[in-house]
Amino acid sequence: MSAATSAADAVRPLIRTIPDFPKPGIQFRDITTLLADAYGLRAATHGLAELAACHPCDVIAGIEARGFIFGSALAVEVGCGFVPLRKPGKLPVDTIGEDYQLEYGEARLELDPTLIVDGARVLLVDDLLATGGTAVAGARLLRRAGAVVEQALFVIDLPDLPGRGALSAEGVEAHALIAFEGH
Ligand SMILES: O=P(O)(O)OC[C@H]1O[C@H](OP(=O)(O)OP(=O)(O)O)[C@H](O)[C@@H]1O
Ligand SMILES: Nc1ncnc2[nH]cnc12
Repeated sequence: MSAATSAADAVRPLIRTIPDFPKPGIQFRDITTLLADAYGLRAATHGLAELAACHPCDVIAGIEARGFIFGSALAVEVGCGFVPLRKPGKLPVDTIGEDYQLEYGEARLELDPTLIVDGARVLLVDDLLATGGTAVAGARLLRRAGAVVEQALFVIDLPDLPGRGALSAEGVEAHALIAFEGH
């Protein structure tokens, strides 16, 4: 059994599912129960590191807010820097931004492009892949800043939603520790 497989076995039962949040029909996959467990964040980080081992990168970019938790833990684990993709109005410098649709709303991500060295291989990290709107916006932003973005890592994939295909259409391969059918 690979480290990623055993991490997935540890992580799956620690994710809590809340029906009809934040809107009717959404099965909300809540990672706070994973984070609160003594070994949950460590197991998820080790699993992501196993996936990342196949895809050497120069820097990790994490998406606010839940992607900051796993992205920064992974950056410490693999020994590279971390760049935040932030919600609007949070960065104290000139930014570039991308608007996008969520499974349950609309949003925008912003990046300080001076944090990206031209040609840097950036690994995109978030907790969950649903429609892919967030991750596609993140990849586009990073590329506009000069990054090479070919791989994205997630703790959770919702394979009944089109996220993986949306990322693939952008030239980004998605990898996830676990999948939950339904959404
Ligand atoms: O694939 P998508 O349909 O784009 O959905 C996935 C995104 O939705 C959630 O973030 P959310 O915007 O709820 O923000 P949060 O991390 O601040 O809770 C999740 O953390 C992903 O970033
Ligand atoms: N079903 C879901 N659960 C948790 N976070 C999400 N972000 C988008 N869809 C989600």
